[in-house]
Amino acid sequence: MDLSDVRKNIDRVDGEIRRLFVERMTLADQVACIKAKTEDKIYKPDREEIIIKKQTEGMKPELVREYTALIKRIMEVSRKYQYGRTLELRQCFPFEYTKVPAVILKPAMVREELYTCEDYSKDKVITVASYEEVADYIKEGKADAGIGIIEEVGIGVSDELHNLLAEKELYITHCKVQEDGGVRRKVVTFVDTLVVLPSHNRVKIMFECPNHSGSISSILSMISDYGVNLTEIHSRPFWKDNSWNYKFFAELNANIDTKEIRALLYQLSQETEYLKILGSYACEGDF
Ligand SMILES: C=C(O[C@@H]1C=C(C(=O)O)C=C[C@H]1O)C(=O)O
Repeated sequence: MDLSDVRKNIDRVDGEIRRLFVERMTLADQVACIKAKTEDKIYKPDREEIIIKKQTEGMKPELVREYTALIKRIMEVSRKYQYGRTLELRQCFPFEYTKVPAVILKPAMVREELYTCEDYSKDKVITVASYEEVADYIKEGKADAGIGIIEEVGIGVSDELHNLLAEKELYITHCKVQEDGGVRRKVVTFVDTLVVLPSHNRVKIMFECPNHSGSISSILSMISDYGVNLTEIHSRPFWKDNSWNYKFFAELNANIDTKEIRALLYQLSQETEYLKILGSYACEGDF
C-alpha cells in the first residue's frame, strides 16, 4: 500500500467521522432543547468523566491520551453549540447592559494623573487623592465618570485600577492609547453602568480558573472557537480557601451585543469559577 492508498482510507474515515459528528450534534441539539425546558445546566462534568472512562476502557494505552483529548474537544464544541441554542430558546443571558451612551460632564481622577487628561478641559475635572475616592464620587453621583491609567509600556498593568473596576462594579466605556515623549499608555474612562455601543470592539473580563490541569487552555480554546482574538491576558494571585489562586484578566477583540459573543460570555459564566465583565469600549489608537 502506498501513501495515496493510505490517504484514500483517511479520507474515507474522515467522511465517517463527519457523518457521526453531525449526528452527535443533532443529539446535542435535542439535549439543549430538553435542558432549555427544564432550565438545567449545560455543563455536566460528571457525565463527561463517565463518557471518557467508558470510551477509553480497553483502548491501546498509547492512544488513551490522544483519544481523551479528542473526545474532550468534541464535548467542548457540543457545549459551545448548546450555549448558542439555549440563548435562542430562553432568555438567560446573565449580564445586563444598556445601549445608551454615557453622558460625561464631570469626570473625576487622581490628582497625579491629571496630566493624562486629553478629552476634557482640565479645569472641569474633579481631582481627588485616590482611586477609591474616584469610585466614591461616582457612586455618590458627584462625578459621572472616572479616568485612569490602566496600562503603560515598560511599567505594566495597573492592579489597583483592575481591582477597583471589579470590586466597585465600574465599567470601562472608552480607552485611548496615548503617546507622550516616547511613553505609551492606555488611559480609560469608566462609569457605573455597562454600556455597549455598535462602535465597541473590546470587552474586558475577569475570571477565576478552576485549579486543575488544562483548565486555562480549555478556556482559551473556548474563546478561539468563537473566532475571537484575545488582545491582552494577565493573571494575578489571590488567597482563597487557605490556598493560592489566580484571577485572570482578559481583553477580547469583540462586541458584546452580538449572538456569538453573548453565547461566549454565557459559556464563560457557566464554566469559569467567577466571571465579571469590566467594560465594553472602543480602543482608540490600538489597531
Ligand atoms: C450533551 C450533554 O451536555 C454536555 C455535553 C456532553 C457531550 O457532548 O457528550 C456531555 C455532558 C454535558 O457537559 C449532556 O448533558 O448529555
